[in-house]
Amino acid sequence: MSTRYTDPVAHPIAEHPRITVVGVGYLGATHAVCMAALGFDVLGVDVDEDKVAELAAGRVPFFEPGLQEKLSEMLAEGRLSFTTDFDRAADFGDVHFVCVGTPQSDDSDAADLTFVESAFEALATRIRSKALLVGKSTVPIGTADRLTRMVAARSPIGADLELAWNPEFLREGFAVEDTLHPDRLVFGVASEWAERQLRAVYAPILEEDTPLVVADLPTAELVKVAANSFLATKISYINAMAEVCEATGADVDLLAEALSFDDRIGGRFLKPGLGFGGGCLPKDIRAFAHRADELGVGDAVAFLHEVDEINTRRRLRLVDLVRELAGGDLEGTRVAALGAAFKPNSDDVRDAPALDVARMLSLEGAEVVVYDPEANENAHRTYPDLDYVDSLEEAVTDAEVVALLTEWDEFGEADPFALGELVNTRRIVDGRHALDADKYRDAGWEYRALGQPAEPEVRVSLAR
Ligand SMILES: NC(=O)c1ccc[n+]([C@@H]2O[C@H](COP(=O)([O-])OP(=O)(O)OC[C@H]3O[C@@H](n4cnc5c(N)ncnc54)[C@H](O)[C@@H]3O)[C@@H](O)[C@H]2O)c1
Ligand SMILES: O=c1ccn([C@@H]2O[C@H](COP(=O)(O)OP(=O)(O)O[C@H]3O[C@H](CO)[C@@H](O)[C@H](O)[C@H]3O)[C@@H](O)[C@H]2O)c(=O)[nH]1
Repeated sequence: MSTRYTDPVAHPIAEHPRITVVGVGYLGATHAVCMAALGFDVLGVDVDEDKVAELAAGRVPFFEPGLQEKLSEMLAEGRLSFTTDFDRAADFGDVHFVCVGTPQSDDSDAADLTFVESAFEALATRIRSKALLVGKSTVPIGTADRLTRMVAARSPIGADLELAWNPEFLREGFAVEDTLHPDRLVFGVASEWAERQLRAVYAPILEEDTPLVVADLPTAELVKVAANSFLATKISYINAMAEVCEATGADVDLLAEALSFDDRIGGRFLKPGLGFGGGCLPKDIRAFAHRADELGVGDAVAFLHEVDEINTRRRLRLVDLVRELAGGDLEGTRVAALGAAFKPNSDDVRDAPALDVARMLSLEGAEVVVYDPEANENAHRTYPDLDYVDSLEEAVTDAEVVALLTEWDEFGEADPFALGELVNTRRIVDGRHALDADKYRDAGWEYRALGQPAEPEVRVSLAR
């Protein structure tokens, strides 16, 4: 416990707090279920009636491995329920986690804080006894301080309603595991009471010797956007090297492998390909750069614009490769687009590179047939004009070019000979460097990948 707090009297904390989770989307639903799994009584709150009804009926409204089973278990044990009623939430919780969305604004790179503001306000005006509001959404630096002032002004109990920020680092596809066994916890707090209350919530996780960083509110906010910026930068770094490889005949996969053996660099997040997407990295680096501009330190993170540009160029380059394989013109070319989700083991298509490429191919006149094992429905909602099919085999039948855009295991495990029997022409662009190039070439395919020479004279096998 730090000695830097100025609060003179520490109030008692709730040793076994009742928890509300406001906003039960990808982050909040996972957080609510996992808090119940840690043994707490949890109430999930959302403004979306359909989502609340689905969750209350035991159905996770999105694809996240392991979450469905845990939701059913927690509902059966009676520790978890869902509501749209904020009055009930205000009465229920000792600790209220706010997990609502912070999407990119419609008209700028800034984060849209409308949902965060309205969630904090709904709680602040209703809560009538000492409680802790904990922001988990990813927000621009300074948001928590601003909300602290708003909460104190709107709350009937004034400063007794405290605010903390506890950024979340979970990855979709591993959300349950990452929540129950995070690689670190960060508490942004303004009082000893808030720190002790958060320690009580996370006691079962802290018992596992999980590293904890206790910080002020702006640092906690900054940790989150700095982490995502670093990850995005690492991906764009290797993809920038892929561009250099393309100009020189070098092979980016071998390059990445060689770099990875240096512990200071490491191999994680160094996978070249179609680049990053999703509901976090793209919007977070843009919002961070925007906020840095507002703070007068835009130059310090100006490189994030380049990170974004490199990322966008990968999508355009992939379209170029498909066009090259199609003989220079995509008009009327049947293309099998394998994958729509922003990454495997997710049905999330927010800013998905795969779907963006499918859209661009279609705009050039290609007949695009999309297959994703989990994301077809969300993709169809986003781009209803593309054709969606229910199997890999259907997607590749009669294809003139196959484009692998999301590296689902199913695609990596497919037999190139069997696929070769179905297509019109054996041409494939591996947008995620997920296939065994030699196997495809041996099966008579013309194989291309971003950052790899078209016809390597010597292919050195990986990981000797
Ligand atoms: N998805 C992730 O993997 C992840 C990981 C870490 C952090 N984050 C951050 O968490 C936040 C949420 O992300 P998400 O992916 O879960 O978004 P999401 O869109 O899946 O979920 C947001 C939910 O908030 C609800 N909501 C909006 N306004 C509300 C209000 N006033 N009261 C109650 N509910 C309200 C929406 O109906 C929706 O269900 C974002 O800031 C994101 O950057 C997300
Ligand atoms: O070497 C790599 C690694 C990832 N990606 C792509 O990068 C994107 C993001 O991947 P990942 O970070 O695994 O997914 P998210 O679930 O969006 O998680 C990120 O965003 C979350 C929301 O802020 C954070 O909590 C996580 O820590 C952070 O990893 C995806 O499109 C991946 O295909 C690559 O192209 N190359």
